[in-house]
Amino acid sequence: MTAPLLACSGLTVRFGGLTALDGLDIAVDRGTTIGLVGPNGSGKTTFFNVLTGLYRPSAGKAALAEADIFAKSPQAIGRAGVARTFQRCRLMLDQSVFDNIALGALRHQDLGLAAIFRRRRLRAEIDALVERVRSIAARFNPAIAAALFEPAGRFTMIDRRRIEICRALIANPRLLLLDEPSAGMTPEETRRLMDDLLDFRRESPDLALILVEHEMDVIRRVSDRCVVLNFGRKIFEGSFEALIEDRDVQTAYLGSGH
Ligand SMILES: Nc1ncnc2c1ncn2[C@@H]1O[C@H](COP(=O)(O)OP(=O)(O)OP(=O)(O)O)[C@@H](O)[C@H]1O
Repeated sequence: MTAPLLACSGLTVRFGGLTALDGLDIAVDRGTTIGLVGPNGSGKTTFFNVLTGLYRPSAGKAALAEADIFAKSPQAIGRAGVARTFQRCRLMLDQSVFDNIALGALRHQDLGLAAIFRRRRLRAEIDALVERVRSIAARFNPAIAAALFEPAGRFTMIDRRRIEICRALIANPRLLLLDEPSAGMTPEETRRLMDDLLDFRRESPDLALILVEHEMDVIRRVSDRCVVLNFGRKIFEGSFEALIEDRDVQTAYLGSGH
């Protein structure tokens, strides 16, 4: 049996007296999508922050392809294949689409000082990067690919989300963490973005995805398996159909009086 791509055990993050993540065990196989849900403040973003090296764990382990994640810097975790998007738009709106997306590739690019002495090679590397950015943007929306050097702020909310996802994907991650991609979008925009994501998944069958989302329709459409957190603890893991029937999940969302 092959090891899961991501294996976390006993993952705990404390902020002073608050335990934001409490002994989380989770395994994610290549090519699967986990829908991660839970009430506000249940630890979902903290999980992403610890996996990407922004927070240090108080206890527990996490391995990506059997290599200890917490031995690495955030940059090295990125190079090892973990990429993410953020709940709030993190684009530089006055910078071009290209600049925004290319940022995601820079840690893989050798553009140090020595590179200026190899100008032909540098030119070729930049041309190749422009082509990669163009081709990934075209997979989400040809209109973005056609306007690579326009400021990102000129685009609608859905296209800004697409640009953010392209920035995460340009580094060819093995594990993509999406933090509430539907935030700030209409239901129709959300549906179209999920169509794009599902198309992308079909063409990249090995990519694993963890999607944090409050929209249950989105979770139902894209998840192979669902995990529910409450007060930092995993209270459910299973199919979407089982999730909506689960009493503990209903109590967590609606309170014990229901
Ligand atoms: N840097 C921090 N310092 C102190 N407390 C924090 C920090 N980050 C998160 N927390 C706390 O940890 C708990 C979990 O927060 P987290 O943002 O992970 O929840 P969440 O499930 O992502 O919530 P939401 O759905 O509202 O985004 C919350 O009580 C939050 O206030």
